[in-house]
Amino acid sequence: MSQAVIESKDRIIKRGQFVAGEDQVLSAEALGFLAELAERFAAPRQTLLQARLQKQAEIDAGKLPDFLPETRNVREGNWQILGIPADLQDRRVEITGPVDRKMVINALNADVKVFMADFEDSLAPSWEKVVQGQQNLKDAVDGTIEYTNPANGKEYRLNPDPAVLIARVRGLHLDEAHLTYQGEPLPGALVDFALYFYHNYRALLAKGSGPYFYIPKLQSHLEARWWAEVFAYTEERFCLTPGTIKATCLIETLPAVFEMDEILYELRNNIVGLNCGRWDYIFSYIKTLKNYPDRVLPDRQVVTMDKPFLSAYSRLLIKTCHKRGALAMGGMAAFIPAKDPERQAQVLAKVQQDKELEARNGHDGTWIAHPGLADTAMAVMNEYIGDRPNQLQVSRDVDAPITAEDLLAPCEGQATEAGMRANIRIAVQYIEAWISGNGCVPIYGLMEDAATAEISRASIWQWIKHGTHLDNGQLVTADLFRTLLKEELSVVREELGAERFDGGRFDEAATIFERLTCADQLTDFLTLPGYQILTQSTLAHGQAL
Ligand SMILES: CC(=O)SCCNC(=O)CCNC(=O)[C@H](O)C(C)(C)COP(=O)(O)OP(=O)(O)OC[C@H]1O[C@@H](n2cnc3c(N)ncnc32)[C@H](O)[C@@H]1OP(=O)(O)O
Ligand SMILES: O=CC(=O)O
Ligand SMILES: [Mg+2]
Repeated sequence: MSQAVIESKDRIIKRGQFVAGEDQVLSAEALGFLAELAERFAAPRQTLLQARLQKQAEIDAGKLPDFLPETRNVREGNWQILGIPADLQDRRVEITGPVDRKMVINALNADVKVFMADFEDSLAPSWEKVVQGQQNLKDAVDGTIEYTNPANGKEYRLNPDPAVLIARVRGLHLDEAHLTYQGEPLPGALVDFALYFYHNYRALLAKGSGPYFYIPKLQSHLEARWWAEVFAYTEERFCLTPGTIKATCLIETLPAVFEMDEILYELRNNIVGLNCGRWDYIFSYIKTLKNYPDRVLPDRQVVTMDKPFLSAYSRLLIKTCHKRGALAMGGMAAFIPAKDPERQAQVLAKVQQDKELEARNGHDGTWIAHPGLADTAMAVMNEYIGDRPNQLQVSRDVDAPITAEDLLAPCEGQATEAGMRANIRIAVQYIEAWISGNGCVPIYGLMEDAATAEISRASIWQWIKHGTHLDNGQLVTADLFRTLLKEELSVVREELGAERFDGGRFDEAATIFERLTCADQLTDFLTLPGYQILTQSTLAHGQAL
């Protein structure tokens, strides 16, 4: 079959399979705008990715992350962000979810303030999902989105007062292989941003909302500056008042926690808040400090938000945001509703406890992964926020200063055999789901996405590297991992049933997992090798248009 190639006048090349909806989503005008962005911002993005490697090399060589001396004046200066639009003032509960059509409708109808529509941690970005996701969000913004479940005939449409929509774009590290500019794949982040902005900004502004974005996995204020330039260019290009585009940045990497003031400052016209993306943050703690034997994390299950290094992160984020007039969003408790009433009571108690800690700290809002948790989260946030829209008044000025030592503090706890086996079962099932096109799955009563699964696989890599001993005295080695992987694959087969297991891609997932875990170097993101596999067939099987 011949490769499908659409060439815009501005040299964006579409590669690979044609998927339904593509002709609308990739309109000539949208591609033209994307080409303008690529021309200006694709090369600087590569420079930023190189800077990440440079910084990591310094940390690997013994220089622990710290606040930057060269930006002390920004941290100590007296300035505020430009402002927060009316419909983003109250974000006490936000639901998140991938951009599947049914999920989009359910999320917008949930009893929450905001829906974060996710092209990132919870989406395996196959070309089909990326295109359909854009189409789904456009239909949602237009108010025309509908869906009938072919399995049971259930019909879905929007309620009269849906949640406010924020789109989370892909991280800077991810390419979109189906679109190239001057021979290079486009940054996935620019594709998601440009298409969502282009197709929706008019309708969003017309209804009193706006083009709102979540920006994930930033690692430095220079990356925030890059986004500020993307936004400024876009606003000028479409004759919009500066500051029309609004962003919330996830602070979910260890390097970024040392640059929160600077990130707010760079984006001050466009930013409305920061968010504690705790799962990627834990993963980043492992990854960034991978050469430090005294910072090895214990079982994932015990790395909770009350641990000193995570508490410091949450409190510093709140203090920094509120000083600048920005919202300090909390994160995700990974528990999801259970059918068994006893287990369900435990889930709700865990979620309530987690949200209470966030609300008490002063967070202005929190995340839920499932509509069934909305009432619990809302009740907690209502208790603390009350009739105000948020907790911007909480300054945390009485806290002792939070230091680099606090943020980097080692985490107490044991690495256990049960924890290692659970990590193996979770990681292999998640990788299997991801390469099959599903970026978010329920596993053992928890929501698992790219951030949570990264912790599972990176922990084992770290335990092997540093010769961790498990609670049973066993030394973690590559051989032990291989033995347990084999055993746990049998357990998963037993749990899922032979039909599902044998019809799935578990052998392939196990091979990838083994390669990642036994490699000398820690692979930056599992989604990078995953993406090669995810896109193999769509890139190879094009059809002429
Ligand atoms: C670390 C981070 O980045 S967190 C942010 C990224 N992660 C996420 O966004 C996770 C989002 N959550 C999910 O994807 C899902 O909740 C899952 C995959 C974990 C579980 O989904 P399911 O197995 O479908 O759950 P379940 O069967 O209980 O769903 C019941 C109903 O709730 C809906 N639902 C569940 N979660 C969501 C959600 N997040 N948004 C909208 N609807 C949802 C389902 O679509 C289903 O609808 P239906 O009854 O009309 O068919
Ligand atoms: O994106 C959120 C996270 O916890 O990671
Ligand atoms: Mg994340």
